Amino acid sequence: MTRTARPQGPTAPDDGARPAPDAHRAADPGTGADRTVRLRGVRVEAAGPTSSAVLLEGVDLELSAPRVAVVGENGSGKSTLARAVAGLADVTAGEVIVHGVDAVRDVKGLRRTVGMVFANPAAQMVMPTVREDVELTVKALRGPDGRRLSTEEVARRTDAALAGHRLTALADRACLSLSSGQAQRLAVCSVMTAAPSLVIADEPTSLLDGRHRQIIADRLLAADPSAPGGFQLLLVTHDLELARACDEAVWVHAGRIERTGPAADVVAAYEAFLDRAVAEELA
Ligand SMILES: Nc1ncnc2c1ncn2[C@@H]1O[C@H](COP(=O)(O)OP(=O)(O)OP(=O)(O)O)[C@@H](O)[C@H]1O
Repeated sequence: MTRTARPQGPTAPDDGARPAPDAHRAADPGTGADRTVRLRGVRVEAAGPTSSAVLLEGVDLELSAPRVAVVGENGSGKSTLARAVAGLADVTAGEVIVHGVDAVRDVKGLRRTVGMVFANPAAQMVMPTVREDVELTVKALRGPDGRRLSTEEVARRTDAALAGHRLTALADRACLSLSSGQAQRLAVCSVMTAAPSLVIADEPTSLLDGRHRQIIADRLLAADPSAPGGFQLLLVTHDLELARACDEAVWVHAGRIERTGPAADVVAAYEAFLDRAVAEELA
C-alpha cells in the first residue's frame, strides 16, 4: 500500500477500543450516512500479454453488517474481492458502491472512505521510524472544527495509537528493522488511526503470535460503523475462528460467490466443504 492510498479521515478518531455492536445497522443513525458495501454484477479481469484472465465473475453482494468475513480456498478470489472494494482491481463489468462512494470512478472519495491492511505489511510502511509512520497518519486528521490538529494533539494521538496497538516500545525503531509480525501490527495501527469508515484487512493476523493475534483481532472486531468515528470491517481470513466471530461471511469459490449469510452458517458450510475435499483427496 502506498502512502497516498492510506485514507485521510475527515475527523479525528476516538483512540480507545470501541464497544461491540449490538445490531446490524446499514446507516449511521446520527447522520443517516450509508454504511453498506454493494457489488452488482461485478467482473474483475487481469490483463496478460496476449489475453486477460477473469478473476471474479457475477458478484452480487450487499454487505451492511459491522463485521464481514471473507473465506475461501487459496486462489479462490478473496483478495481480488477485497481489492475490488478498495478500488484496486480492474473491474470490467458491474458496479461497486462503498458507503455511497463509487469505487470504480471516485478514487479520491474512496481514499477518504476505505483503509486497507494488505497481506504484505512491508508495502505499507513509508516513514523511517514507527513513530513517524503513525504520526504521518495522525497529521492528516482534522479536529471536529475541520482544522488541523495542534502539535500537542498530534503527539498525544500518536502516543495513544502506539499504546493501543502495543507499539510504544518499538516507537523509535526503524520500520525496516521490524519483524514481520511487528510490521503487521504497525500496518493495522496506521490504517485504524486514519479512521476510515471501512477497514479492509487481508489476512491481518497471519504473521502474529497468539497474544498479538488476540490484540489485533479485538481491535478489528470492535468494528461498529454506527459509533462516532466507527468503522465497518471486511476481513479476509483463513482463520475460521476469527471468521466465525464476525457477523456475516462471504464464501468465495473459484471466482464466484458460493454463499453469504450469518458467519456461523457460512463458516460451517465452508468447513464441511473442506472436510469433504480433504477426505476425497486422501481416499
Ligand atoms: N494479475 C493476475 N494475473 C493473473 N491471475 C491473477 C492475477 N492476480 C491474481 N490472479 C489469480 O486470481 C486468483 C485469485 O487470486 P486471489 O489473490 O484473489 O486469491 P485468494 O483467494 O486471496 O488466495 P489466497 O488465499 O491464496 O491469498 C488466483 O488464481 C490468482 O493466481
